[in-house]
Amino acid sequence: MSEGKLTGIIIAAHGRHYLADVDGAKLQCVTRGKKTNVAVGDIVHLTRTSNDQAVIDRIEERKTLLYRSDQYKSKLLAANLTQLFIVVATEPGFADDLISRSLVAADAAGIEARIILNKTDVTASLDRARERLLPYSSMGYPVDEVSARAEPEHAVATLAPLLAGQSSILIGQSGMGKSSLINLLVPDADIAVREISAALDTGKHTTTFTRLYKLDELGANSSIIDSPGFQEFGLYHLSEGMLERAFREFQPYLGGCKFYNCRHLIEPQCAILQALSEGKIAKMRHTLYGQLLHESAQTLY
Ligand SMILES: Nc1nc2c(ncn2[C@@H]2O[C@H](COP(=O)(O)OP(=O)(O)OP(=O)(O)O)[C@@H](O)[C@H]2O)c(=O)[nH]1
Ligand SMILES: [Zn+2]
Repeated sequence: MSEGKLTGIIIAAHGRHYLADVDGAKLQCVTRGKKTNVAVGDIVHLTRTSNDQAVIDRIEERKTLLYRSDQYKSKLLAANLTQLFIVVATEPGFADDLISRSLVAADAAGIEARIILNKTDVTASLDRARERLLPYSSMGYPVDEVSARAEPEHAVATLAPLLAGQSSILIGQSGMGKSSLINLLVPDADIAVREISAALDTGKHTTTFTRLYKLDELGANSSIIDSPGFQEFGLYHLSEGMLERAFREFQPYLGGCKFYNCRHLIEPQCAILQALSEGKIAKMRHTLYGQLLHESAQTLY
């Protein structure tokens, strides 16, 4: 390898500014030209331009790529993930829409997904939350219960083995306890965020950027990505074919429709609609599928 050529992993992104970890050293990076196609989790080949700066020459081929998108553009969330955790809580109430969209995004990207139910100490709403998660566990998404506040050691003992050797992302609505969990799993997270924020020059109070923490104590290649809480998880970029496959409970019925190009909305002799009427597919999931098909047709890019 020639002088000044390095390989690192992108640990934070803010606008067109990136931070790469190269063997523990943090380098500010920019892309060549106007490219903004770099994601947190990308393995990058760099040329060092000063003590703490570098230019990204090349992005290594990604194993997976998680996106979200609206009508106008798609936004890279993270690269090379192996799994996605959706954090929900007994309270405040969580949105099925966001859970399902995250699960669909994970399935479409080839990433394992699981749900963490936090705040089990709030016993008054525990049964209701468990009940609301049943449709997901019956689809095969594992649900793990923790209480970051009341049983932090149990939370770490539950999550650490799941994170070992994996590249994970935590996502969730605001208030579910995602930051509390990150702080348990990454004791120096606050310090790291301040360092990253300073290095990226994001402004004093900005912590709303996606960042990656290495979890070296859990073994090689263990890392966790914290993404800012968001309410919207647009999936305009998923094509019709990708959508029907990303609803994993549709799979046993695909191919059983009368029309090979069935969209499973109003068509006669549709195997999906049949399963829906028999209660084998949840109504809210089919409704979301219809909504996502509609979004997919609105894409302007
Ligand atoms: N009762 C209870 N409260 C918790 C638990 N975990 C977190 N909380 C509280 O829930 C609130 C939200 O927690 P955060 O960790 O800030 O949640 P977040 O999901 O990161 O939310 P944002 O920072 O808004 O994105 C805080 O007041 C926490 O103290 C828990 O296990 N039980
Ligand atoms: Zn059909």
